[in-house]
Amino acid sequence: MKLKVALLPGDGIGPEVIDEAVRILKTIGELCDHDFEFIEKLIGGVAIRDCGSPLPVETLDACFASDAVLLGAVGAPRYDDLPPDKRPEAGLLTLRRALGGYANLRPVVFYDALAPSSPLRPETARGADILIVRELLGGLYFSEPRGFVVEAGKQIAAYNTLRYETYEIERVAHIAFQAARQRRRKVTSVDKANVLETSQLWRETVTRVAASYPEVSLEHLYVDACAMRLVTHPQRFDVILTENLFGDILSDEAAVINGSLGTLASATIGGAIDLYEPVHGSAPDIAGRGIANPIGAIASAALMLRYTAHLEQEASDIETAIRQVLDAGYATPDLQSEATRCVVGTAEMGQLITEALAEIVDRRRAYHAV
Ligand SMILES: NC(=O)c1ccc[n+]([C@@H]2O[C@H](COP(=O)([O-])OP(=O)(O)OC[C@H]3O[C@@H](n4cnc5c(N)ncnc54)[C@H](O)[C@@H]3O)[C@@H](O)[C@H]2O)c1
Ligand SMILES: CC(C)[C@H](C(=O)O)[C@@H](O)C(=O)O
Ligand SMILES: [Mg+2]
Repeated sequence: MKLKVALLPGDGIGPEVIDEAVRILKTIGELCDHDFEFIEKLIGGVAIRDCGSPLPVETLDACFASDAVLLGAVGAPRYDDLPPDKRPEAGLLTLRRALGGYANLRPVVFYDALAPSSPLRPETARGADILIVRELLGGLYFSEPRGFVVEAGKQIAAYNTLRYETYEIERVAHIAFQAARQRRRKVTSVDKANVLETSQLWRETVTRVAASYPEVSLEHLYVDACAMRLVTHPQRFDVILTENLFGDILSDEAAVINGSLGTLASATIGGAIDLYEPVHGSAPDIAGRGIANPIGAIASAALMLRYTAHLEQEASDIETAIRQVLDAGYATPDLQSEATRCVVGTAEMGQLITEALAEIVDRRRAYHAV
């Protein structure tokens, strides 16, 4: 299998965690005889610094010349006072829109070994297995008009628009129902239909799409109630389907199930080129110290093998390797608890997962050789 991957490490801990994802991909490539080719480009604050733009043309060209994009994170405190369209984050949003992926899949899987790191009681968190399907190209993030109102040189107001076209809701809803068909066959559609017209359209449209999937049950939940139930009853959810901003917020909240945002991965599909990125940001508070958790980035690489390369065995081997290393009691500082036997840094965690992966692949080879 040949796969060309554009690497965009970005800012803060982005390069640290992407290094480990690449280490895993190279290892699985060698072990299973796949030809993975990498091309690295700038995005975010480092791209503003070196090229004057958060998404240089050269970066976008490299993405379009690749089969998939693997991104670390963007954002740095020194750019925080810039207007939205000049910030590092604008590079990521422009990239998402250009690549065209509208369905952002964010799996949240509870790891038994992490029960002590979760602020939730073990009996509440255990067994939680949720797929958040976040609409990624519409809503408040992209709708026009938007801007500041300036009078006499002073900003007196600001506004954004929340707009959804029916087709935008339909296409992401299909992805959610198709995913639910392969899982526990339940979709929870999350909106604010008691207040917002866009949510009323969302609810009507999702209900209509559901008719094509009679084997999948559909429930509607208001976003405020969903936020509460995510932490009181996470096991009740299978697929959560929601709009852009609600999905952004709910996915960070869902990270508490495992105890760290550093574990969550994402895949963005439906466009010209698929985009993979951990859910977390550039974490300026820990950047440069070699302690960031690389699991979200490594698990994003696994999703890339599953969705873009259709290498299901390799993807699930990486996921098994992550689980085994956690079960053995290793943890990065964000996951540290009384159950941790050994606290490790980013590179050590990546190395341990790589070693576990090599053993898993060898064991299966030996088994099939008998
Ligand atoms: N996809 C992205 O590129 C992305 C996502 C979210 C935030 N951001 C940007 O990142 C910057 C920082 O934002 P923030 O602090 O609100 O969110 P963040 O996700 O960077 O960090 C939130 C908290 O989680 C911790 N954390 C995050 N990832 C971790 C990891 N892998 N290992 C260990 N701990 C981890 C951080 O140390 C911090 O305490 C901002 O500029 C923001 O816009 C980018
Ligand atoms: C950095 C930011 C633009 C981004 C988003 O809001 O989509 C991030 O928070 C995420 O969750 O991927
Ligand atoms: Mg976010």
